[in-house]
Amino acid sequence: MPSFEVIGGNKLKGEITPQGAKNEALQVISAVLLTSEEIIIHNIPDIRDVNLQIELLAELGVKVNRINRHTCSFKADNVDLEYFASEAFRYKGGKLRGSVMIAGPMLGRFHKAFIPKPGGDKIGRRRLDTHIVGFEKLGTEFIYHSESSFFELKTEQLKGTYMLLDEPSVTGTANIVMAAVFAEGTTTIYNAACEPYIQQLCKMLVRMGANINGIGSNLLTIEGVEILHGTTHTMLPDMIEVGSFIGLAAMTQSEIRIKNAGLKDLGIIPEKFAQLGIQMEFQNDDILVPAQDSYEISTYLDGGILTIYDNPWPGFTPDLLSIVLVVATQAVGSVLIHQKMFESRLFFTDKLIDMGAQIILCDPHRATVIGLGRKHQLRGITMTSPDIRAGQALLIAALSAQGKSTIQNIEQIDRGYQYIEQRLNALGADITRI
Ligand SMILES: CC(=O)N[C@H]1[C@@H](OP(=O)(O)OP(=O)(O)OC[C@H]2O[C@@H](n3ccc(=O)[nH]c3=O)[C@H](O)[C@@H]2O)O[C@H](CO)[C@@H](O)[C@@H]1O
Ligand SMILES: C=C(OP(=O)(O)O)C(=O)O
Repeated sequence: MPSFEVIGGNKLKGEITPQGAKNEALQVISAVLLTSEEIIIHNIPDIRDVNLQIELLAELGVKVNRINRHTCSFKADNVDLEYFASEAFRYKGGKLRGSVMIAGPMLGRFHKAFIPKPGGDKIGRRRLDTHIVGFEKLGTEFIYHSESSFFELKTEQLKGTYMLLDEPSVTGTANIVMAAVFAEGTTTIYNAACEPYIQQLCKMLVRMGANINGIGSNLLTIEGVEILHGTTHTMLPDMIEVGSFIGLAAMTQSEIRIKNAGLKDLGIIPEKFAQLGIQMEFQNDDILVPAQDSYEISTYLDGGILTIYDNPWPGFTPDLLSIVLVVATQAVGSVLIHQKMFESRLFFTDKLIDMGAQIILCDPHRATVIGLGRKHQLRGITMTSPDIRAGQALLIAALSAQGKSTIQNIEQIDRGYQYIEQRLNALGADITRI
């Protein structure tokens, strides 16, 4: 398994452009199954999870034409339903989270679907109840094959209904929306997730001929249609990469310009990094993070210690908490990081502690970081990347550390960050893939 060898301590400088959004890609690429006409998608990130999702579609019989590394055309005019039920699909689909979102469009268009036990980050329990209950409400029956962890779903005809989701699941909302576009009558989804990923999916579906109201809110109303058509779609910049680069710049005292950052879709993300004391200039659609010797974490108005926690959109995304945590280790001041959604995402802090960071892991959901204020540098060590975002956070820690670090299991990082060592080395980093 490949590793990164990182020589830390370099100041970086230059421009970096975020890739297309991973979690949007997994949704909109699944949506190509909703029509037999051609769909062209631009700004596709060249990363493991997305490439795997595209491979899955190709194996399902979708004609995939890679126009270039970041643009693909898809034509789902001859879908192989046999493959969908196969062991091969179960095995490959089980390697990523995104594969669950093949079910919604398949149920909508072909009235049957299979969901393998999905892969993705091992960051705690990740249930599929919201997806399955939503499908049931639309008139789907399901069998759970416990020996193979395979869900089998089928319906005579999906029927629109009102549903209140038990939680605003991101992939759950995407899945239910993609099924409901073909349901008879009106589907109302309350407590829907409303991340930019979902907004982008819904806008694409509308361009394909779907009838969806309430886009951007937690109340979506969908009038079923009989057919959808081809379209062209361009993915947003990956907001998680944007946040990671803001953190990287601060942690390595570097001046970095994040080009075409998609400012209007970043929500509260810049504000959270500003609370850590990181300066940012917003120039057109770029974020310029100037080189800063130090940054100071703000307190609440009454002087209380700041807490940064995750929440469904427009709250702060859980996918950036690991980055925020690592950046806080060199800030002046203290912060409580509260990861509410996932229970195993903070365990990587033991590696930061080994590097010299001052962190108290209070319980699986909360860690208090006492910033070192650059009184001493972190030191390079050998570590393993447990998940995609912890992996990137450890990479940032290693780039700021004194000496050499080795990060093992970088396949996790490759799941979500495109050509990361080349792009960071172009800014002056010293990262070797070994
Ligand atoms: C492929 C993809 O798009 N993955 C993202 C998607 O995963 P995914 O769609 O799998 O995540 P969900 O939105 O379903 O939920 C994530 C976790 O948070 C919990 N939960 C969710 C909502 C809530 O109000 N309270 C709560 O506790 C759920 O029980 C679950 O354990 O959304 C997650 C939450 O933003 C992100 O971390 C993942 O990167
Ligand atoms: C948790 C993540 O991904 P996935 O849901 O694909 O595991 C993530 O992107 O941070």
